[in-house]
Amino acid sequence: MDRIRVAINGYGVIGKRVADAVRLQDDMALAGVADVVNDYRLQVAAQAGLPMHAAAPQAEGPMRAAGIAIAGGLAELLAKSDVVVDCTPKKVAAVNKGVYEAAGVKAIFHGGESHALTGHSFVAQANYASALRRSSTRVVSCNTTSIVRTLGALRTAGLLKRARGTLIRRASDPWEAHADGIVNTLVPEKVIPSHQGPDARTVIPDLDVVTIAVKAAHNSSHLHTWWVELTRATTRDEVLAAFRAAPRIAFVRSSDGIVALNSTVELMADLGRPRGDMWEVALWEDVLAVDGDQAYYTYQVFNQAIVIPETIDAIRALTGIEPDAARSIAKTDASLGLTRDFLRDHEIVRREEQTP
Ligand SMILES: NC(=O)c1ccc[n+]([C@@H]2O[C@H](COP(=O)([O-])OP(=O)(O)OC[C@H]3O[C@@H](n4cnc5c(N)ncnc54)[C@H](O)[C@@H]3O)[C@@H](O)[C@H]2O)c1
Repeated sequence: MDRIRVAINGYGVIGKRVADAVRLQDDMALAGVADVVNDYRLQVAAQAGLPMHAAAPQAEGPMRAAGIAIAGGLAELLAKSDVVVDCTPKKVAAVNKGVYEAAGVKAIFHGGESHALTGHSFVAQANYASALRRSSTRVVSCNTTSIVRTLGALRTAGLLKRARGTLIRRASDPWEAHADGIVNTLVPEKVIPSHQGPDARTVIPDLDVVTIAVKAAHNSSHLHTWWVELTRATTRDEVLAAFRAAPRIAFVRSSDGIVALNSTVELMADLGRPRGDMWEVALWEDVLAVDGDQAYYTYQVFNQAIVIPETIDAIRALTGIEPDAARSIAKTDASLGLTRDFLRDHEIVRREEQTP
């Protein structure tokens, strides 16, 4: 089988992680990465031997001057690629769409772009099949991905009626905290609902969901608190089972000392995760409460990593190399090392083995 040749345009928070993940797949090859700057991030990538490209002609000279060996421009990169993952900042990607189309290369965009850009928004467990062999899709943002994963799990179990959530968002990513952080305050979003709830409906159209978002003065990740009306009265165990049955949701417990956002950041480092990444939604098992037909729960979204497995699956869907969503998800998760319980995954596996 020929490997899918993948280009990454924009080597920032998301681009560098997609590049790492592509290199772990046995059905993909990294054709190269492109960017327009020459700072330490690009210099490290060049030192690691990644094929580097100047995404704009004027970027090539300064990149070379910074010691970055250049394999060509964006056109050369696209010419040797089957699919490009655009990881450039908001609004830049939309301009690139015509360039990718002209080169005849399939394209994946990210959550900074609007649904209208591609007409298709992607979360693997919800709508992989509808992305098969399309020319482009948009992997939705970190928060929207978490909403689709969790509410999608309750919906699949026939339990979801309506959901209301509050999102406490990180102010900036760590690498640019010097330039784009807030200190000692909270900034409520000016519009209710915040865009994440409506955005989740670009993937699951009939979700009854409202979100309110607040930007807080930290940079590690996002915290969501949810109040969900269920279709009927049920038990805590049934709600937990619905989450456990869905991929890419992992349980954490305050009884294990995981009591705050910084706890999982430390845990990921202790587990030896690359870049300390958490690709799963971390849902507090012992905080979840169910009262009749009402469920209440809290989870953490590690924004820098959650969309990476989705992006790998989107590459398989667009190229059609794997027509089955579950098989692609399983392959991606095994290659990255996702779990459904950071401390007790072995217990879950044993329980599943015993279930007839
Ligand atoms: N940061 C997150 O937590 C996060 C999470 C989910 C989705 N996203 C989305 O992913 C996309 C990328 O975000 P990011 O956080 O990785 O951004 P980033 O700022 O970390 O990285 C963007 C990179 O693109 C480069 N770039 C700028 N203009 C370019 C051009 N014309 N051509 C090629 N490269 C160019 C920049 O130099 C930078 O290295 C956005 O759509 C964003 O909304 C971000």
